[in-house]
Amino acid sequence: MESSNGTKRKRGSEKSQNPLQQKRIKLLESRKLLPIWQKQKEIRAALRNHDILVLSGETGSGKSTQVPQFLLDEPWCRSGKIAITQPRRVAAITLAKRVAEEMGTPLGSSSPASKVGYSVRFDDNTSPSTRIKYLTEGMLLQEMLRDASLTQYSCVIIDEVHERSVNVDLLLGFLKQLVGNQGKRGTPLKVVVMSATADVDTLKRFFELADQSHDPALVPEERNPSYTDDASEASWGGLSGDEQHDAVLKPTTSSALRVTLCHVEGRQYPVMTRYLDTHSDDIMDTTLQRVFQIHCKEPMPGDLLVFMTGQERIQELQKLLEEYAQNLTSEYPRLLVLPLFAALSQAAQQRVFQPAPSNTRKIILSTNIAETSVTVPGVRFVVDTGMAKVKQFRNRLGLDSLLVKQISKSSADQRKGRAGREGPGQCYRLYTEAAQRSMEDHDKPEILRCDLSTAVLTMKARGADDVMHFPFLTLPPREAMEKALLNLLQLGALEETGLISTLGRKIARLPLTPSLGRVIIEAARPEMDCVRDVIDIVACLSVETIWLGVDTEEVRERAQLARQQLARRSGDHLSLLAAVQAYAGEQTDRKRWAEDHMISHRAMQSVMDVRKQLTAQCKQAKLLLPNKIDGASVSAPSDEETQERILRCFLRGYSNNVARLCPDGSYKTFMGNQTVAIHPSSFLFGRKVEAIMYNEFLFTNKAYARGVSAVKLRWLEDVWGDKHDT
Ligand SMILES: Nc1ncnc2c1ncn2[C@@H]1O[C@H](COP(=O)(O)OP(=O)(O)OP(=O)(O)O)[C@@H](O)[C@H]1O
Repeated sequence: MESSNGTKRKRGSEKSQNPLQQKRIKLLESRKLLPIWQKQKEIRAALRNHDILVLSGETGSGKSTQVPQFLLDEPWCRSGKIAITQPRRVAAITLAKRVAEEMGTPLGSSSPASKVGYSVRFDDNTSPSTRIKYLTEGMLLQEMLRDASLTQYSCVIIDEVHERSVNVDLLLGFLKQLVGNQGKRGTPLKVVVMSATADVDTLKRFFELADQSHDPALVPEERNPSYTDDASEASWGGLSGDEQHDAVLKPTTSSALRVTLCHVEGRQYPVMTRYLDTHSDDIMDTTLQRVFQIHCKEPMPGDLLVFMTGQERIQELQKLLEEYAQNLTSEYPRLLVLPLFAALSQAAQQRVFQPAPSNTRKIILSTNIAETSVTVPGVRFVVDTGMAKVKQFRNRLGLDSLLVKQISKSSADQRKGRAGREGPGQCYRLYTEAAQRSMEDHDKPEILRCDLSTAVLTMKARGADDVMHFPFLTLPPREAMEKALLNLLQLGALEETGLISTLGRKIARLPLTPSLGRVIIEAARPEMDCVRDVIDIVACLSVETIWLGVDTEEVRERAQLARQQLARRSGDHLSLLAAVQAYAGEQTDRKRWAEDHMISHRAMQSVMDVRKQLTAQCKQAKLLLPNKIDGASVSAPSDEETQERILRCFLRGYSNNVARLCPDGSYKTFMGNQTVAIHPSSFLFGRKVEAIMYNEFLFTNKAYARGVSAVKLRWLEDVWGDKHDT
């Protein structure tokens, strides 16, 4: 028998009778055909001789599934685990499932003997014997808060590094420091950084440059005395586009030797790319037509993956496709339209990966969550609308907002790479070739365009107090860092000295933004005592929306009637609470209840998942004491005093997101003095109250506040006067 990396393994032949082993042996044949298989020896040798490997290779060449298996039996790896990070949970879960099959081992916690598991927000599926762990970047950062030097791992693999989320940039910085300080770990830590479309040279230079910032979490006694508060501007970390930085940090011989490169040539199957001849003014209509063209023209089997901007557009197209599909004659295969976006429950997301019934073509309508890493079995055709929703920090408001933007060449290549994984594929780009040429090469790193509060809190909680000197791959704007520090100070997560407070540490351990974490901690104060209610609302805020969309006036009226019992005068937060608690209290038919109230059953399932996990985490953090109503549903608080307490808790986390009513009837934000309208989806839409608090700022044709409740200005005085002494 052969081991995970294909070498001979001495085992009894009875094992090959086991269905898991049979599958393993079958999959081994296809693994051997992957382009990366030829590079197995080179990759293993690279890490025997170096600490860091930057690995590039085309989409589908086998990086995410094979590299951890190649390394597992290496002598330096035997006593530790391998962590492999993914930008999104859907990729972490599907890759873990696939690799468990390839290794012939049960998945995660299903068996104590399982070798492969995953860990994503609100779901840890590992066992004590897990050796390969797929996890989201955020989860690895969370683990670092508990174990700064990642002692349980021999190797950390950062996959899809080109996505450059803030979390990846933090991990790269921490890993760079860790590799330089491995003496403290006992055994060395190896790092692999991989992608199909990353800027390999920049990454190599980043790791080669001597790290002058020591890692205070590891070696406090060795802190570099030259780093004082008035350190020169030039020594503030960062790399790309920063010539002055290069002048300060020069590679040393030893650090240059620890990094090596490897490139995997070729992909397993070809993918043909087609463009539009002329620009489309109506992308919805063009997408609809192209999907039907492919469906009617192309033989089966061959599923379709369509990349769109967001949940609303996806649901719109799903409805249209399903309507048109009813008119298809029986000579054509049936259509099964499946949405895929982050706010869907895990179970709904996993449906996409199941094979379609016979004579049925799957049409998957996805946001960019399926853009990297995932293999959707059956997909032969990719339709790319060329657009994505991206988070963008709006300085004036001090808030992140979502904007629809053209994707980069790197994203387009990743999307194309979702075809051609199990056979030759085709990619239909719904834009012209000239438009493709005008795209940016790479997406702008998130660190340059997002609110950095979570990142700064993570750094501080991990011991990197001097955030201005953190080794960033790309230097974030100083202004954004200062804004984040100020926000954390307002939340009470930092002391006046800039050090993390006890409260800040508690917030950092919750898998939430600092604002939401602050809300929960406020709710746990004895005088507030409303953690369960607040968890219910926070769970709702973790999905895009629980309310089904209303596209016409008639449907809007119907929705108002259906949701009448749930609507609360104060606005969205308490209405969400009423919805969750009524749903939880429904004992007979929850699906029916959701339909009756025009609420998404799928979203509610997801909310219930998050609610359960958050409750467990709050108990663990002693923010919630186990009591007798545990697990039972309680009815939404009706007395005004309790409702006020809940809203005050939210205000504690969102005091920057407040707008007051002006004499002309508009709302103006306290921060930035910008006009903002209540979003039509809000229960407060059309109402005039003295002030509003909102969770989200949305910019479409104008500035909207979403997730809105009425608040009193005098409550704000309490928040601002608060001494953060929780
Ligand atoms: N869940 C799955 N089901 C079926 N086949 C799979 C699955 N996951 C991976 N594969 C097969 O393994 C191949 C390699 O996948 P892998 O994710 O390792 O490639 P990759 O180089 O990491 O790609 P990318 O850069 O796109 O993430 C795929 O092309 C596909 O043939």
